Amino acid sequence: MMNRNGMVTHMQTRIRTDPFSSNYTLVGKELGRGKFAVVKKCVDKSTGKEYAAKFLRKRRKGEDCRMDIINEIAILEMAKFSPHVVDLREVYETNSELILVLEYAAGGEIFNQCLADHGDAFTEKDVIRLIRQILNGVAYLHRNNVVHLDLKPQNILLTNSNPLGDIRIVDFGLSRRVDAVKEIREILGTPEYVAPEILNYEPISTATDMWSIGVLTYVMLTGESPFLGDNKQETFLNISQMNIQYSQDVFEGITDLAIDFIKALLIKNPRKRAKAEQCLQHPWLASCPDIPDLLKEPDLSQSEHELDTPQDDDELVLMASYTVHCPCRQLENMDNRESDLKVVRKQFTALQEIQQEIVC
Ligand SMILES: Nc1ncnc2c1ncn2[C@@H]1O[C@H](COP(=O)(O)OP(=O)(O)OP(=O)(O)O)[C@@H](O)[C@H]1O
Repeated sequence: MMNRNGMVTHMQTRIRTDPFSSNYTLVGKELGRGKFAVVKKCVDKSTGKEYAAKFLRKRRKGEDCRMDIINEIAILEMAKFSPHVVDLREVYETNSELILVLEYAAGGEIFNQCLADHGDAFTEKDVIRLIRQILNGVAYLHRNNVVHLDLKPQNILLTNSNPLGDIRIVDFGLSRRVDAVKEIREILGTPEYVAPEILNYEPISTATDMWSIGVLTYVMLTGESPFLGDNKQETFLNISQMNIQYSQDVFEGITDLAIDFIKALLIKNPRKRAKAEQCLQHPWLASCPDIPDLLKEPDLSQSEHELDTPQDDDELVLMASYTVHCPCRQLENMDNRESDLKVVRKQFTALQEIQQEIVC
């Protein structure tokens, strides 16, 4: 079941109302935190196994946002056959919160490695392996008519950091089903990773995620954020004007094939952008054949689990009208979006300073 703006309103997981603390002990410090959620490490009292518990507030700015969380749970359920999407174990509910018990990704965010010094940064070979996994996970979502809409290094986790583990995609809070043409009345994404169509009030489709993968690849290879400006407006201007550098300086020691891969994604027209399945065939990803790719998505083409197939991919659009009606995801002031600002690109390390989202 789906509502008008592509949110899934039906889930299968049984919601437990017995106390979370009867079955789990919280351990260590927080793993992460967003505007309305905090993620903590916990241990199953009966097995000793570690998990990540995501505590999500149901009331946000005075509004009941339980359905937003049900959408997140339902999408995690749909994606449960993808080894690259974090596994949802169970769900608890209290008066004020829903608690998602998730597989624990011990390697943390790939964001940390993107910021790492030279020796600890990803090698191109690492990036090829990780991008293949991200693409496999995203291709799985797209085959099942789901768009993530918030792909960024903070939402791509690793099962292990040293040795480098495998990818787990997290945070489906903005994700939507795109089986039918629906209107989406909210703005989605994080400034640096947001696709031009979002800024232009144009339809959102699976191509919107592919743009973010282009930005992600750029960041993982260079440690620099391609569109990042001094402030949100500059960042948006850089995106809408396609102010991006592929200079020798930035891409020192990185192959031309990698640049070619990014260029196939950072294309303003979403219809011309490479799709996930096409990216998986790109010669750059085939250029390291010795990399094991054991975690392949199961082929669900004959499976009862596969969701409805789109009739025409181009028809799978959500209208980004940005008429904000839900305080759970409110649009911040986007005036001056097109103002004539000086284009400034900053080192990726400055990213931490502007961690604000477009939506809250
Ligand atoms: N399964 C997990 N294992 C380990 N760490 C996790 C896990 N899930 C989330 N985290 C950590 O918690 C952070 C916040 O999680 P998540 O993005 O799901 O929350 P959020 O409130 O929806 O965030 P945002 O407001 O940025 O959208 C992640 O960036 C990550 O660092």
